[in-house]
Amino acid sequence: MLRDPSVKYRPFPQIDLPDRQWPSKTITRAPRWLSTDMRDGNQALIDPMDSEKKQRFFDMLVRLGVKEIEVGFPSAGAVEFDFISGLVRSGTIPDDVTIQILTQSRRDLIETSFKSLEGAPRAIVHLYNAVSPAWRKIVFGMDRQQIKQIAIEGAMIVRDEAAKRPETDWSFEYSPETFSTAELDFSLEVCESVMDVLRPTPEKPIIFNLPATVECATPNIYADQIEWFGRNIPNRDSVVISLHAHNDRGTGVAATELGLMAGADRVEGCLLGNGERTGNVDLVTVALNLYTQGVDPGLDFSDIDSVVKTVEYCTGIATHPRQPYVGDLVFTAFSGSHQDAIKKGFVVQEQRNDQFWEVPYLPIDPADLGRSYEAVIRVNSQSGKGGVAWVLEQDKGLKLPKRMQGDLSRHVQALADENSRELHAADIWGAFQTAYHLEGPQRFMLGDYEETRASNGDRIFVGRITVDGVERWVSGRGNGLISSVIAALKEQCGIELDVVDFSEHALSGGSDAQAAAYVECRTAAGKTVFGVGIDADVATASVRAVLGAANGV
Ligand SMILES: CC(=O)SCCNC(=O)CCNC(=O)[C@H](O)C(C)(C)COP(=O)(O)OP(=O)(O)OC[C@H]1O[C@@H](n2cnc3c(N)ncnc32)[C@H](O)[C@@H]1OP(=O)(O)O
Ligand SMILES: CC(C)C(=O)C(=O)O
Repeated sequence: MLRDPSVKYRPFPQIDLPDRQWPSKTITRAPRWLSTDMRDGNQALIDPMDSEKKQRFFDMLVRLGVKEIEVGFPSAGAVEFDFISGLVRSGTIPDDVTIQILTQSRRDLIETSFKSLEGAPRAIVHLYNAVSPAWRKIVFGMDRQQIKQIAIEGAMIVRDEAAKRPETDWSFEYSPETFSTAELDFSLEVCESVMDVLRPTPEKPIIFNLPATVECATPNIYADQIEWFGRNIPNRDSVVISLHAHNDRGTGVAATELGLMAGADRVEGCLLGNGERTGNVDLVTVALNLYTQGVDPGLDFSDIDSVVKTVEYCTGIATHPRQPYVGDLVFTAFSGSHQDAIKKGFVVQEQRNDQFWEVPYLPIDPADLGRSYEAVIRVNSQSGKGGVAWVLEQDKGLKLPKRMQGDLSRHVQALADENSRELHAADIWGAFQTAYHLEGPQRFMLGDYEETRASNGDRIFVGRITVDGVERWVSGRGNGLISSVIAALKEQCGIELDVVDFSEHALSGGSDAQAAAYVECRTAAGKTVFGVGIDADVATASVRAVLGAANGV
């Protein structure tokens, strides 16, 4: 008999909100951000951060512009307590930054938490207890009334502990933990009871954090839950609605964005999505998603690589190369058609020179994150001529004509197939030199030459060249330098070439400026050959290019 494990699971029920408004809303401003890296992120690490790492993380968050930072769970142990109280006593918390701590709704833990904050100019005390059916039944063995009582008693202790310390400007946050899997009317009822105790005002609102502690439904359900709560909570102007999505279904970012559309004011999360199980929502992604919609997130990610380095150091977790915005490969195209479009995009972007970013396949300018363009196009066996030409142009300044790009690409493709690996700039330069006879002994090699003019205006080329290892003088006449070299090759070396295309450009500025010349020729037998010449003198570069083509016959 076939066993179907899916029968163990039940679909998440719909939310009764037929007139939901969030689907037609857009996010037009940044939310308040709360980093819980040092709490929710930290509690999920194999090796939680020591105080050196916590301090380093805190300093980075301040530099990034995060204004609310959950610094830990003071009652968890000495490392946590000492770090938090040390931070407070150090007096180094910037005036525009507020620290937050988390505590379970238990007297001893709340009291310890307040002690850790002794002397803080301002702080947010975050209280939580789980409210959903599975937790009520399995973890607490309590009914709704008893669970609500945990929250009420915790709120009373918080209120009284705060009152004992009037020197601190206190704010309060309450999380009906497991909100996303709880009955909405019950979460609301518990929050209302907490409100009755803590009596928020528009000037001193309470933060209701509505966590998707475990993400169990599609993100539209979370948005419905948030909109429903926002519509039903009394004194909405005395309430800050905060989102706290986890990523169990891989939709933490989507849930957060829809939650903002549904009216939330604040987002809690971790940089790069660290956190319990699949992580908390990734604050970098949510913030930079806003950025790409023309909304300033108010966070500074202009040196994203240093953020990644610090997060990796503090968490001991490596970043996936495909992690949105920050992974090593997220701005890199290997495949030919993507490379072609990106290369064209950069050219058009430079020509247009307006403020708007429009480069195919790159939703954000890597430079905005402190990333260089170097890694944007990389070459392997999936690449095309545009990508190869881009790398050569970035690396050596060579701007190959179109048909020559196609020719070089075939050489590079063969090399990539042969090696079964990515080809670096040096590999491509090597393939280029081999394909166009630029290194080592060649059949035709230029020594020096002179160009003179006949009385009828014709050009006369007289050159000392090595042919098959033997030095000799050759000469030819034509209406230009190139045609006179072609004539010399035909009449004195038996090589017949027709020039199909010729181009040249300067390679670099300054006194050591060089020029590159490219020639495409057809032989008497109908074969196409390409030649390249690179020289400090543009005319000499073109002579070298023609001899290069002769070497390809
Ligand atoms: C969703 C979240 O991320 S919530 C944050 C979770 N973070 C952490 O747990 C990290 C820090 N935690 C700790 O250091 C410890 O767990 C402590 C200090 C909080 C508590 O430690 P202990 O007293 O040893 O209890 P333990 O960790 O086993 O927790 C289970 C107890 O807490 C109770 N509990 C759990 N949540 C809550 C709550 N919000 N309010 C009150 N009691 C709670 C449970 O019912 C259970 O009680 P029981 O032993 O009577 O059955
Ligand atoms: C304590 C709460 C906010 C939490 O971390 C969660 O529900 O994930």
